[in-house]
Parts: sequence; structure tokens; C-alpha cells
Amino acid sequence: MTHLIEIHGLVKNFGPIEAVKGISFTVDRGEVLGFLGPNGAGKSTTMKMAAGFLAPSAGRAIICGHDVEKEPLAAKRKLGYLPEGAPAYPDMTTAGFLSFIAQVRGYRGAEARRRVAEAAERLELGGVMYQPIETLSKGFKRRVGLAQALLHDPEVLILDEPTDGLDPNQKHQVRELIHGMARDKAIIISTHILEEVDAVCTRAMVIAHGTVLADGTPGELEARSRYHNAVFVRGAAPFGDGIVGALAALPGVAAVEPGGRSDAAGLYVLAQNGADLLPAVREAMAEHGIPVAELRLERGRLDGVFRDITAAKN
Ligand SMILES: Nc1ncnc2c1ncn2[C@@H]1O[C@H](COP(=O)(O)OP(=O)(O)OP(=O)(O)O)[C@@H](O)[C@H]1O
Repeated sequence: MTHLIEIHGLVKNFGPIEAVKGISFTVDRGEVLGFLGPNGAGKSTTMKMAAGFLAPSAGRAIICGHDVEKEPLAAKRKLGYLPEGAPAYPDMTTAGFLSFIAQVRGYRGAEARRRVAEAAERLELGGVMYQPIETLSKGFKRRVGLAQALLHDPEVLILDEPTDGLDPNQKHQVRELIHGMARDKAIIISTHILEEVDAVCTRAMVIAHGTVLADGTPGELEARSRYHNAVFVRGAAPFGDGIVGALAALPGVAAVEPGGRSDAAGLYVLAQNGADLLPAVREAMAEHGIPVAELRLERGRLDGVFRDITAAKN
């Protein structure tokens, strides 16, 4: 199977700054790859090179079989790209800008009007069609940018922080939109929001200092968390020392630590190597005569994993 996106050894140096230090990966149809990383990690630079908007110092990006540098027109036909920040052409109205993009994409007449109307509807731009882009709120600017990227319904989408500046409802809508398109496209998004990775990405790549530090499904990344398969337990009566010791001594338990909100404090029973602790914790609570008010299994916490992975490199 050919990959819709192939990235081979991309490098970018800005003078003495090595922004991207040799990144390679592929993305297949149906995948939504999330780029995660601290500020300055090299995410935007990698996306620009992948989209053919910045020449790499070394390496190649191939979109649907077309090298973005050698066959830029063929590659760009297959590609929608949302750069960081606001769309260019601040003086244009939303309608003017999208019509211009439709022309650039080769659509004319009724077909161009249909494409603009469709993209505007998907991003709910109806109310701002005749407003200059520079006068729009940050969220609307972002959505105009997204409409521009989707207008020709490309197989590959590269979206640099698509939900940046959107309010919670709009974030949700844009995530749904991405999720809905994912089946027959290959999509890369960058984000600083870890819950977004869970919500829309089938795969996540942690980038720091211009290199890939982790690449896996959100579940695989969560499995690296010390809270993976931990059991959170809260008793209807206070915990005595006896139960804490008993929980800590259960086979497969790595540690027991206090947790939860102060008004609903409980214990985290951390698992060794993903051990299944739920039945044993329930039994220990019963043996000690403490009624259980809450008992749940933790999947793992991406924020801790992200911190561990990116801090290790510093
Ligand atoms: N045009 C440029 N000229 C010089 N340095 C640049 C240029 N573009 C990016 N850099 C540098 O390259 C590095 C990577 O930047 P990049 O914007 O790719 O990071 P990022 O991961 O997208 O960060 P953020 O999360 O803040 O958007 C940074 O050190 C940045 O200052």
C-alpha cells in the first residue's frame, strides 16, 4: 500500500538553529496524526516542509506519490494546508478570499460558487461572508483558514493548530469535523491540547528539539504513564492505616498514594507493569469493612507522559 504522506529525513536549519533534525514518518488513509511538543519543538517547521511551503535543508516530503518540491502543483492538488496564524489577504472579505482560493484551485462559475458555499457551511461562516478578514475574531479567522484548506476536499490535510483561538463549542465542532473527514484522508494536526489527541488522533507523535521522541496510539502513550491501570478508590468511611498497608502489599501494586479532590479524597493504587488490580482492591476494601464510594480504573495521563518524555531530553 502506498502511503498518502511520506516524510523522509527532513532537516531544517535557520542559520545556526537546527529547527528540525531529521524527521521521518508515513501517514496512511484513515490516520489522524497529532504532533505534540513544547514551543519551538519544530512542529510548524516540519508541517511547512511537509506541505511544500518551506524548502528543507535536507530530506523529502511526498504527498500522494508526488514530491512536494519536484512536483509542487500535483502535490498541492492533493493537499490542504492550514498555516499557523491568520489567513493572508486581511483586506479581503471571507467570500472574496474563498472565491479567490476556489479560482486558484481551478474551479470556475457554478462549481466555484458551490465549493465556496459548501466550505462556508461546514465552518459556519454564513454570518461573516462579507466582512473583511482583518476585522474577524481569532476564532473566525481560524475557521476561514480551515475553509480554505478543505475547499477542494483534498486527500491529505496538514493543519497547524486547527483549534487555536476557538471557544469550547467551536473546538468541539472542529474536532467533529476532523473526525468525520478522517476515514478517507490522511490528516496531520498539531496541538498543545492533550485532550484533543484523545478526541481526534489515531496516533500521536511527540516532538522536541527537532526530533521525534515518541510515536504511538494515544493508548500506547497513556500506557507509559505511572497511572496506567491505577485504581482510584474512595471509601464511604475514612481509610485507616490498616487498609493502606494492605493495599500496598497486594501483588502487582507499585505504590499507594493519596489523590482526588480534597472534598472527595481517595487513594491511587498504582499498578506494576499494567497489572489488573481492580478485583483485589475491591476485596481488600470488603475485608477491612470499608464501603466503597468510588472505584475506577485509570487509563493513564498524557500530561505526565508528555512531561516525562520532553523533560528527559532537556
Ligand atoms: N523563519 C525562521 N527563522 C529563524 N528561526 C526560525 C524560523 N522559523 C522557526 N524558527 C525556529 O525554529 C524552531 C522551531 O520552530 P517551530 O515554529 O517549528 O516550533 P513549534 O514546535 O511549531 O512551536 P510552537 O508550538 O510554539 O508553535 C524555533 O527555535 C524557532 O525559533
